[in-house]
Amino acid sequence: ILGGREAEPHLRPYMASIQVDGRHLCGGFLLNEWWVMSAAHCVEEMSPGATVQVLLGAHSLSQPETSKHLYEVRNLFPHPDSNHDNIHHDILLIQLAEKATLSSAVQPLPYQRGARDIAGGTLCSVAGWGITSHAGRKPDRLQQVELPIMDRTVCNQRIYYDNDITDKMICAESRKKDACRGDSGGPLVCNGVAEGIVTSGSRVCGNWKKPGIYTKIASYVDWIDSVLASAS
Ligand SMILES: O=C(O)c1[nH]c2ccc(F)cc2c1NC(=O)[C@H]1C[C@@H]1c1ccccc1
Repeated sequence: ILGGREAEPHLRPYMASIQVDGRHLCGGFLLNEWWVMSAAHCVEEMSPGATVQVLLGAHSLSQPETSKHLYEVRNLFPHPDSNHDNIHHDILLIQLAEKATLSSAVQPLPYQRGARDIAGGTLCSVAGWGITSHAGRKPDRLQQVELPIMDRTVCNQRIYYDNDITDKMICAESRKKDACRGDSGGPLVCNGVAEGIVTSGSRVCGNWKKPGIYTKIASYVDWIDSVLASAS
């Protein structure tokens, strides 16, 4: 997170740290006791022997906290049309190997199911353990920042993304305040509801000419429902 500040500990009890071999890789968020949502790119380049785990209930990545619990993963469901050449369909469902124990520090976050676009200018927030400086400083404790939504028509102008933003994506302003590497997979939260997922392509951060791009969750409701219904 660039231009943000330390979050209030455990006030975002849906936040997950997706970890590989014990190291933070990407953000994510809890949908219910069995499922976490993140970004597909985060796990596509994993070596076969790598171990993916999901840390819930955390504020600090390193310090012991009674609310923290590291969960094993039963299965990963990247969207079938996601691929590492582009950021289309950059959405991942993670099935935990055991039911998450809910608490004041571990709670699911509702996600938007209605297709209507969120209005430009709406103030939303994003949180994560991603880098907090262009030098690549990695925070130990959860950071957050408020970002206004940018209307897709504006975002598709030539000075920004020149028609690369599809109706399955959301843009947010990126002037100084922005999500960045390591925040990918985390939720864009507007009025208490997850509207988007920080996409995980290697994108410049904090440059107003390159707004943040988020996967529009409402565009994937049918796929989400089918995966959650199918898996054991
Ligand atoms: O955050 C991303 O956009 C992104 N996209 C990816 C694709 C493949 C992939 F193997 C990883 C990523 C990845 N995350 C990262 O590089 C994380 C590892 C770096 C990091 C940043 C801050 C704090 C701790 C660790």
